[in-house]
Amino acid sequence: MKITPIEFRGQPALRASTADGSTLTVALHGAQVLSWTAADGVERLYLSPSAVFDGQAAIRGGVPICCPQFNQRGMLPKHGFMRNLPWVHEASGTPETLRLTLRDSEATRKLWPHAFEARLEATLSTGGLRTALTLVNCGTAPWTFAAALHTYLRVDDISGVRLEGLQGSNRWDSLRDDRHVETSAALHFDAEFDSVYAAPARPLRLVQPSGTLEISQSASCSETVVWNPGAVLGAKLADMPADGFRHMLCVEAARIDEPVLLAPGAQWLGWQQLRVL
Ligand SMILES: O=P(O)(O)OC[C@H]1O[C@@H](O)[C@H](O)[C@@H](O)[C@@H]1O
Repeated sequence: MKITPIEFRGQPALRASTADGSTLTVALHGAQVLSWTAADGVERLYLSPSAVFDGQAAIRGGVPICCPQFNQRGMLPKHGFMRNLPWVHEASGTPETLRLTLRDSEATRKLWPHAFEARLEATLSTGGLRTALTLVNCGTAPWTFAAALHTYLRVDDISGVRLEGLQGSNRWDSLRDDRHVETSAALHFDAEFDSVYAAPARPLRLVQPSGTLEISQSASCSETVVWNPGAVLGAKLADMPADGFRHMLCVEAARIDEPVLLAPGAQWLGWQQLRVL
């Protein structure tokens, strides 16, 4: 993997490419993967053209890291603080892997009084991207956290998308605050959709006329979140064009319902793997 520091919309980022022609762009801000293309050159992540790149706000698109809190389930800023801070590029020791780290600082301890190291490793393989988040407890007392790899997948048109593989999973529909078992073999999206599923053991498939993407995640990520804002909420999101919802679907590898309890010196790993079929 060849890694080059670049400026992306005025912010520091890294551009990586491999011999087979795959490419990856990652912002230091939030260690956020912004772009991924396999050898076919097709962009498979959605990045909002009106995303804010000011080195502070969360970037709308790519793979935001939500940690140590998911959504508004706690006292921290929405989705935690890791997506709002600059991470540091470090050598990964593995040829096809890009690694960024974030350690506790005065700023993080003000919000969350724990000593930690977070590592994001993005690994390219033929037709594949794996994003892996590791959390290490560097302190002397245990603490708990939640996490999500909040991937924005690029879709041609949301009305033509099927997400397969969630039938039979327990679902919490957050819009209706309703819990039930998913009965549909394939999800379709024609309005706002925001649900947390118990992650199935087998990979999901995002099926579109232009092709299929397989999405899998580590068993340590016990939930899969599926989100599309739809036209109404989409129009209210200042950092996304009015028709942006048509071109994205978030499928997130998450650990939400039972936070991880991490002992001093212990570490946790959660990952999501995308594979072009
Ligand atoms: O706008 P944000 O903070 O990036 O959050 C986006 C969405 O993230 C999803 O994971 C949540 O399920 C949604 O409820 C939320 O709206």
